[in-house]
Amino acid sequence: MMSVLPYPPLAHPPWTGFVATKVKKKKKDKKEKKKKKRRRESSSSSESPEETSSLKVSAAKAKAKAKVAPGSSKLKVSAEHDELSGLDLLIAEGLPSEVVVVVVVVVMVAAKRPRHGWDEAEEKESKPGLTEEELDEIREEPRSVTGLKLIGEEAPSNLSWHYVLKDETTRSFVGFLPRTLSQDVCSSFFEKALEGAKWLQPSGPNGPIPRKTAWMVYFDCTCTYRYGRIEVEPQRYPPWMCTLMHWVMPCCGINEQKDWPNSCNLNLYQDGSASVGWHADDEHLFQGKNRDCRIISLSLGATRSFELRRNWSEADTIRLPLTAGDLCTMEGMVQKHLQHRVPREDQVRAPRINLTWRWIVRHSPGCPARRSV
Ligand SMILES: O=C(O)CCC(=O)C(=O)O
Ligand SMILES: [Fe+2]
Repeated sequence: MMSVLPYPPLAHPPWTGFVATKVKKKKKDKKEKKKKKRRRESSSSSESPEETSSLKVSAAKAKAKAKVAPGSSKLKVSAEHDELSGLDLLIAEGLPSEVVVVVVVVVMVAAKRPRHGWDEAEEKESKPGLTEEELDEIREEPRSVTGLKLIGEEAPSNLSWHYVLKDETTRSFVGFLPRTLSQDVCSSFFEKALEGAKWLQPSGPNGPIPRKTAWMVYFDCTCTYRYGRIEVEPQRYPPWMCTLMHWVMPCCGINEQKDWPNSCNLNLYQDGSASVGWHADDEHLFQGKNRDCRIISLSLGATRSFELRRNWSEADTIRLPLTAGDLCTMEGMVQKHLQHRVPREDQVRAPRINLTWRWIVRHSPGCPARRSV
């Protein structure tokens, strides 16, 4: 039985022991950067029909040569990029790779106003190493034009949302609210999700994906979730999902049920050997490459690292340890300009469940919910 706690779930606790790490890779020369940018464009998880052909062209150019031996801990990809698509490629790319040099470790201990260091750094030199011309290529319209309001701005003011990425130039924002739910509530919902979702482990060309997954949708939506060569059938939001959203959505300033996200992707990472490779949630359904898009993620169970990198540089990779009860958002044009992943962490023995809520804005042809959008 779920324990009943007073609402709101938990007055936002002081920041205790949150560790944020900024990771830096060795600087690559400009040519290499451009090559990588092209490669990432080709490794987007979007597989909408109109994007597929251009992806294939740039993928063919990329000619990745990694080799994959499915099942081994050091998977190697044995196909060229143009033989791989979407998440298959990402899985291959997300494997432990070159040496990573940790440059900055920021430890936050019970501060009145959480200070982080990233957003300040972003403001100083938001696009390190880019020329004015390159900046113009990635520049997005200001928030004042698109009307984008951040979740942290719309949430109740007693909740200290913090933005680990606040990039006005590309209109890309990553928000973080730690320990939103108490441990009791987290455990209860972990069990509900574990038992209440139909977990699948679909296979791509390189074998089963390295985690289990479930795709849930609101009410009469029948959209499948397709990424790479994988397609996941929808399950209707079960009652526990609605209960969970009643707890979580008000923490995001989303108070009316009609405004709730209409879909949720769930991932079950049995232990640290499970992962998701570099990718963007840029599928046609969410239109995240064309317009402002919100994704809200809740972590339950074991702490795992969530990493984000810009499409054109690994210099400012962000690593955020996500603990049970933490909320993390990707807002604005994040799916266009950044990729994210949950890397393997072999020392982790316990399972984690992550829920990422999204808004389907382009329902598939034939989906009854299409009429109501
Ligand atoms: O597990 C996570 O934190 C991220 C999951 C994710 O990226 C996804 O479902 O698309
Ligand atoms: Fe994702």
